[in-house]
Amino acid sequence: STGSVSASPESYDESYLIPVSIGGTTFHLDLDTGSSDLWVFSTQQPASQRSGHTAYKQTGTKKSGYTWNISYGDGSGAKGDVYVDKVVVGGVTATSQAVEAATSVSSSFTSDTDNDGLIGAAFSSINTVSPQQQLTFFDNVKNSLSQKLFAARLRYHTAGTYDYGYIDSSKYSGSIHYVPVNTANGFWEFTASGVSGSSIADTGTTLLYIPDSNVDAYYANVDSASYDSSQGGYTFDCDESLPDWTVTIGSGSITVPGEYINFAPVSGNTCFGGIQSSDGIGFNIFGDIFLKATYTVFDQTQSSPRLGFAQG
Ligand SMILES: O=C(NNC1=NCCC1)c1ccc(Br)cc1
Repeated sequence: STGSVSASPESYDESYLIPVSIGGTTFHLDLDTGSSDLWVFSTQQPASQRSGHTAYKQTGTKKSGYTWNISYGDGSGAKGDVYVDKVVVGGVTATSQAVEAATSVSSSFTSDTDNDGLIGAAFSSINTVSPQQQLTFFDNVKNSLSQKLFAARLRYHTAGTYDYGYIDSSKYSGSIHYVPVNTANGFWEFTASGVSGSSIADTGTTLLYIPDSNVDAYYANVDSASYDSSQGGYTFDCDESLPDWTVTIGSGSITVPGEYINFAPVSGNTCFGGIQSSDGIGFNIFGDIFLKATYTVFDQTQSSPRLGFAQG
């Protein structure tokens, strides 16, 4: 089988949401290659906590005694219990998918009423369900796909797609360049030339986080840029045009247009940069600011997983 689903950006491309059918009800979920739980708002939460969200009514079969509890890199989190239900994404069906129903979520999820939960697409080794880890949607369907892969084509300020089971050559230019993936930490982890340390491809992270030295070198070419500790990153005049950022990954190079690196206004005519420091995180994070310049293939067609990058 193959499938494709639209990925619609929230304001300022803060995250990208896809329609997912769970037990016949459509939820709008953040497809997150940086985590491995599929969780949804549920009627088990206080009504005040789920106001404005589509909530799961536990239509599936309860896995009694199973719980989950997840924390994300931005400090947000959620927890709850577990059901098994039919899940459909872009026409691709998992007949018995672990659906993690929330009993509590952190305030940033409650306040983002466009978002009804997350669908994790990292490796199942970091799924948080206890006492028995559960498989991601991709792990559940990959054997039924024409090719064991999915591909992200996120776009700047407009809807993109996630493709399942096939590569759409109309969505990129040039060729796809592949690099090996280290799965030991459960992430789509790879090495990028000229960017020290390990990097992860994370659709669930908004910005591009790279080492201080690379960040300082980038903003040295932005006259109005400075590090603003009160904002927690580099800011600049919203009217200043920004340089492109190019990185070599394997035998290919990807260029992020300067326009994409103007993330959003923070106050008046001051804007927050899409490139920020990864120092202290432990990994570089190639999030949506980077991914929206690419067609990225999350590939398990071979004995060892690999990532493919092409210019979008
Ligand atoms: O949590 C992570 N990615 N997903 C999401 N962030 C916010 C909501 C979803 C994440 C994963 C690995 C590293 Br290293 C840093 C962050």
